[in-house]
Amino acid sequence: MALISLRHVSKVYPKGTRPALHDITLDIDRGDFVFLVGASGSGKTTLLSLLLREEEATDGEIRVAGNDLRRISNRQVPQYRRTIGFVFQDYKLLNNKTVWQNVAFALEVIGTRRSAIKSLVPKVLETVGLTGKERSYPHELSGGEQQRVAIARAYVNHPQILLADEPTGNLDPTTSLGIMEVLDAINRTGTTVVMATHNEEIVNSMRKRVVELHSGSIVRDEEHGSYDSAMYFPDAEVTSKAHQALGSGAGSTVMTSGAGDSDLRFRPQNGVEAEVTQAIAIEAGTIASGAMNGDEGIARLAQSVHSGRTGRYGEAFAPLETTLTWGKGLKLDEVERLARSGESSATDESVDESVDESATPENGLLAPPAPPTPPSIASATQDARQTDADDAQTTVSTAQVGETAVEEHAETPENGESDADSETTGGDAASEQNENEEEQQ
Ligand SMILES: Nc1ncnc2c1ncn2[C@@H]1O[C@H](COP(=O)(O)OP(=O)(O)OP(=O)(O)O)[C@@H](O)[C@H]1O
Repeated sequence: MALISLRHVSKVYPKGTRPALHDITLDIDRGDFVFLVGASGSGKTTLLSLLLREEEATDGEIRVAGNDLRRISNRQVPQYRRTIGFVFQDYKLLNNKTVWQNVAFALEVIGTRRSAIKSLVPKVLETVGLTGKERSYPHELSGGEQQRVAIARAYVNHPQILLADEPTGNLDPTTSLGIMEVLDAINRTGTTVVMATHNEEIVNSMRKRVVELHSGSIVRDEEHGSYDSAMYFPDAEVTSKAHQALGSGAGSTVMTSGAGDSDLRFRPQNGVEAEVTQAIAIEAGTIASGAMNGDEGIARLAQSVHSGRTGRYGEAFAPLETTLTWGKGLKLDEVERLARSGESSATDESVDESVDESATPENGLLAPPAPPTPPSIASATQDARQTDADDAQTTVSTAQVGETAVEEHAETPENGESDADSETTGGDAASEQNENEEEQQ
């Protein structure tokens, strides 16, 4: 049985004039990575809210990890949500807590022992590349760093499902790449990831399963799908013309070729530590054994970002020399070296060597897998460079880079702590907050 299963699910909001979701039937298996795409208002967030049991379906059946969401009482909801990590576009960190405290809090509210918290938090911070930032407050972090804290918090109890609603929506392409690297790594540990996004570059590079919504209905479900957001934006015509002017054709990207392919119960609380430790051990083992080369999506995305083809408008965010990611990904010069290798021979052994070298984890992060060496790498890079200048003229940048303000949530100034938003930790945090003193390593 699928880990997530929806059968003829509809959702009509009380004041809604039309169904936000209509007759959705969808199965998502354990370990899947699914992109939910579709225009604004197509129902992506609503679908995620139903899975998180923030909203209830008007009709139909939803089962998540064997739980029939219709039968979960309000009292059980917090416990249910603990099996799910959730990442938002705007991070939703607790502003008066440090990085360490934000992540630790997710464990405190589910009653994790302090010794376990002390052991787990550094590990998960290492996994998302935030070692050294433990004492920083959200306002002292970049947008990408804040989102990594949010991911660390969502992942620290190793949920079997991670839901992400536009997690790269406020981030520039290079930073988004890092976020995708982390999400991909988490998915490799067996966590099912469902991510709503408008970002076609990410979808097209990753070539994961794509479920497309249109006016509340699923109009496409592809195993290795792509996404052409230009189809849905009001300025699609402008974009299309820009693409034509660049000689690439609307919606085609350097790396796009994937189109057309065409009863567990609630997790026991005391299992958290063991499960996370196991997950991290698996991760570490995978890195050590050099087995992280099965998925080429991150490498494609890296290549695409570095070549300047970073979205439907082709925004290039300089400087790229600070790249690539906290995940010890490909460096710019390595990408260029790859491109040169690609020029001389698409099957040149040196390509693989250079990638392997770059993929060596230095800080416990998962390195991106070896990139493909299609003949198009060199020409693609060249094309992209050629078009940068043109892009600069045709660019209509809507991206908000970095330092997006985070929301305050239910703070309780009297004790200096803040209640976790129930959404942020996947649980009714406020009601269960321990009196643990705040700890720093
Ligand atoms: N609380 C609500 N009350 C009434 N209508 C709502 C509510 N939330 C969403 N809707 C409506 O439901 C539809 C789907 O919205 P939803 O937020 O799920 O879309 P989305 O695909 O996530 O959009 P976006 O990409 O802009 O976030 C829209 O028509 C929206 O106006």
